[in-house]
Amino acid sequence: MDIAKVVVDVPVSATDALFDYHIPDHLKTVVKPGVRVVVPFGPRHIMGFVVDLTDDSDFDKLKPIQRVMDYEPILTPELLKLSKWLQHETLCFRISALQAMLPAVFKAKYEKEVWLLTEEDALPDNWQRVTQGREVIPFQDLQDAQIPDSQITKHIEVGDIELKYVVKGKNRVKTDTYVKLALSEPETLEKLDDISKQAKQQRQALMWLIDQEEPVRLKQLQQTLDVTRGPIKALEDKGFISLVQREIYRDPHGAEQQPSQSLPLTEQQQNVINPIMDNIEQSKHDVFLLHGVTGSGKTEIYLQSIEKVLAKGEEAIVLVPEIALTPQMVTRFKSRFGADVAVLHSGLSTGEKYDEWRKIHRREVKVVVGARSAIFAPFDRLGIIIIDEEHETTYKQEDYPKYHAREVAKYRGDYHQCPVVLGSATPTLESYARAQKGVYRLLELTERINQQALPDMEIVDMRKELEKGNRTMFSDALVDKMSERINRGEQVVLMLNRRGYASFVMCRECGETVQCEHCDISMTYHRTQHRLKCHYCNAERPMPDVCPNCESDAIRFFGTGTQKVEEALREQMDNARIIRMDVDTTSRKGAHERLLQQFADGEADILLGTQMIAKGLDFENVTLVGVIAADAMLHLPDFRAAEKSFQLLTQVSGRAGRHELPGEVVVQTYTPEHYTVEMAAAYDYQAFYLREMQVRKRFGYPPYYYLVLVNLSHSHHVKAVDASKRVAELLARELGDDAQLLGPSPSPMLRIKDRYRYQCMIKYRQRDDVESALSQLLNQFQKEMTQDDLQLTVDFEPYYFM
Ligand SMILES: Nc1ncnc2c1ncn2[C@@H]1O[C@H](COP(=O)(O)OP(=O)(O)OP(=O)(O)O)[C@@H](O)[C@H]1O
Ligand SMILES: [Zn+2]
Ligand SMILES: [Zn+2]
Repeated sequence: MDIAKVVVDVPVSATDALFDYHIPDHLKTVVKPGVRVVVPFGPRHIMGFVVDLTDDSDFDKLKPIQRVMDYEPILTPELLKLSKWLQHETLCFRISALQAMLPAVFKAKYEKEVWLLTEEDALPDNWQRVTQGREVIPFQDLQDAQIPDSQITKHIEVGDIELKYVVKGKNRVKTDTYVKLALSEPETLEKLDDISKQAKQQRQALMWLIDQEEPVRLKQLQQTLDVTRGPIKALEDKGFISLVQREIYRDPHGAEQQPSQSLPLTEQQQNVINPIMDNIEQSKHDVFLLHGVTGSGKTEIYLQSIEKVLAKGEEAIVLVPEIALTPQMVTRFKSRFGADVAVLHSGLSTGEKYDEWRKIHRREVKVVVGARSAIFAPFDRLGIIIIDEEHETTYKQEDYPKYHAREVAKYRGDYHQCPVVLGSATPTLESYARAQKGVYRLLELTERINQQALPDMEIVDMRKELEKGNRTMFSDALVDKMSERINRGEQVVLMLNRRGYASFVMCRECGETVQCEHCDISMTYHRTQHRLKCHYCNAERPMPDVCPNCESDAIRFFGTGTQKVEEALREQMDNARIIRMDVDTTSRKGAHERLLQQFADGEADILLGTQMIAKGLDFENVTLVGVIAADAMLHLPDFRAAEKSFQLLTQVSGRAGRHELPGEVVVQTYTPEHYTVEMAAAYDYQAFYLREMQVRKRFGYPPYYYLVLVNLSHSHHVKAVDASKRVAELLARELGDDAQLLGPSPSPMLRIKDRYRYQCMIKYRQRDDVESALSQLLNQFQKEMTQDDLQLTVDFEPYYFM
C-alpha cells in the first residue's frame, strides 16, 4: 500500500476532506494510520494525520509525503474512527476532532529527543557516531546524520530507543540523577584498595551500590546512607561509579498513598453492583444510571467495579468534574490502585499532562481519573467507563468540537462492549427520562451509608428577616447555628451562589452603573486591588472616585461578592476563623488544594466559597451547611435554571453530616415557595423530576425535544443583524417539517468583547430534520467567515445560552 489518506491541518470546509499522498519507499515501514506527517499543500508544507492506507486513488500524480512527525501511532484505530463520528455528530472539522483527543503538547511547538534504552554498543555504527556516549540526543542530530526513518522506526519497535516530545520553553521531560557502578562487581571489589581506609563513606556507598540491581536515584543513596556529595564526587572521579540523567515522571499528586482495601458492601450497594459486574463478566455494553443520594457510597461501587475490570486485564476511565477533582478524590483511587492510576485535569502543566498521557499510551497505567478530555484516553482494552456527577455541565465542551463526554463514553462503551456507568445524586432530566424508558438501566441507592439521615434542611425566608429589621446578609437562624458549631469545635461550609450575583458599582445619586466598554455587563469590584474587572473579557480599570456620569462622590459597590460576605462574616462572628475559596483565592497553582487541606486539618471554622465547594468534599467535622442565596440563579434565562438550582442545593447539603455527627442545612432564599427550593429541601428528586418534566413538556424543551443553537457574531452591529436574518431565512427554507425555528434574536448578552451576538434556536425530534440544513448553512457562510469578520457556530445540545 503506497498511498496514505491524510487529514490536513487546515480548518476550512473546502479542505475538510481526505487528501491522498504518495508514500515514498523509504517511509513505507514508517507511515501508519495514527501518525502525523508533513505534506506539501499548495505552496506550503503542513501537518496532517494519516488516517488510512490504500492502494488506489482517484487521482494520478500524487505528491509525496515529505516526512513523518511520529514514529509510532499516537492515535489508535478506534480513536481515528471516533474522530469521524465526532465530526459528524458535532459538525466540526475532522482536524479539530483529532486534535481534541490529544494533549496540547502535540499542538504546541516542540522538539524531539531520542532516548537510548539500550547500551550504545548494541546500536549500529552509524548511530554510535551520533550518540557519542550520550543517553539523550536531539532528534535533529539523527536527521543531520541522515539516518533513515525506517531505521528509526525499527529501533523504536524493538525497544532500543524512545522518541520524546519536548515542549519548547519550560516544559521539558523531567529528569533526575541516578548512580550506577561503572565497573563490574568483581572489578569493583578488586579495585577497592584504591580507596583509602579512612574514606568510610566512599567504601560504604560502593558496597551498598553493589547490592543494587538497577541504577538508583542519587537522592535515595544519599538519604539511605546519609552521605554528602563529596564522597560521591570522589567515587565518580576515580571511575567507580557514573552518574546518569534519567527521566522521571512529574508527580503532581505527591507521595505514595496509604493502601486501601475494598469495603464489604451494604445490601443496597450489592444489589446495585451486581448488574454492573455481570456486564463486565459477559463483556456486554449497557448504560447504567446510578442514582444514589449523597454519601450513599457510589464511589465504592466505582472502585469495586474497576477492580473487577483490572482483574480481567482491562482498563478503566473515570470522569470527574474538574472542580471535584480534588486531592481527596484522587487519593481514593490512588490508594486502591496505586501506580496504576493516571490523573488528567486542567490544573496540570502541558508537560505534566503529556507525562500522564504517555503513561496511558505506553500501557503503564490501567486507570485514568480525569476531567472531560480524559474520555479520549488511548486505551485499547477498555473494560468500563464511569462518569461521576453525570449532571455536570462541564462534560460538554464549549469549543469545537462541541462534544458531550457522555455521548463519547457511549460510543466507546459500545465499541469495546463494556459498561458505561453514569452516577449522580441528581441525574439530568434527560438521563433519568432515558432510564424511565429503559434505554439506560436504572440503579438506585436510596440510603446513606450507616443509615445516616440526610441533613435537615431549614428554609429561611429572607423577606421576613428584613421585616424583622435584620439588614445583614445572614439570617438569625444561620448566625445562631454557626456560633453553636464553632463553640462545639465543629465546622461550617458556607456557600454563596455566585451566579447572577457580583459586586457591581452604582452611583446612588443618578443610578449610573459602571459597564464594561466592550461587553454588555456591569464590571465587578475587586476589593484587594481596588479595581473593576469585566468577567467576560478581563478588561480592568481603576475604581472611579466620582461618578463618571454626574460626578457625585456617592459611587459605591453593591451586590454580594465572596469578599464582601467574608467581611460581613468577620464583623458578625469575630471569633470565627474563615477560609475563603473563590476564583481569586484559588487562581495560583496548588492554592485550591492547600486551602482544602487547611480546612481538613481544622485550621478554620468556616469554609466560605462559591459553587466550587459544593462538590465531592467529604469532611468528617462539617455539621452545618449554609446557602446564602439559594435562588440566585433560578431566574437566569436558561431552561435548566430550576434543574441546576435543585442540583446545587442537593449537592451542597450533601457535604454535611457524612460521618458520625449529624448534619443540618440552612437555606436562605427570597422565593421559599418555589417548587425547586421546596423539593430540594425535602430531598424529593422524584417529585422534582415529575414537576419539571411537565414544564419541559409544556414549553417544548429537552428531554421532549432536542435543541440546537446557532450563534453568530460580528463586530459591526448592522452586519450581525443582516447575517442573522439570512441565517434564519436559510434555516426556515431548509429545515425539515417537524423542526421548529425560533429567532433570530439578540443573545441575552448582546455584546461581548466588542462583538454583537445573535442566535437562532431550533427544536427538533429527528436529526434528519436539521442535519442537512445545518451543513448547508456552514458551507454557505464559510466564505464570509474566512473573509469577513463573521463568526458562526452550531451547538447541538447547548448548555450555554447567554
Ligand atoms: N460499604 C461501605 N462500608 C463502609 N463505609 C462505606 C461503604 N461504602 C462507602 N463507605 C463510606 O461512606 C462514605 C460516603 O461514600 P461515598 O463518598 O462513596 O459516597 P458518594 O455516594 O460517592 O457521595 P457523594 O455523591 O456525596 O460524593 C465514604 O466515607 C465511604 O468511604
Ligand atoms: Zn468586557
Ligand atoms: Zn452619578
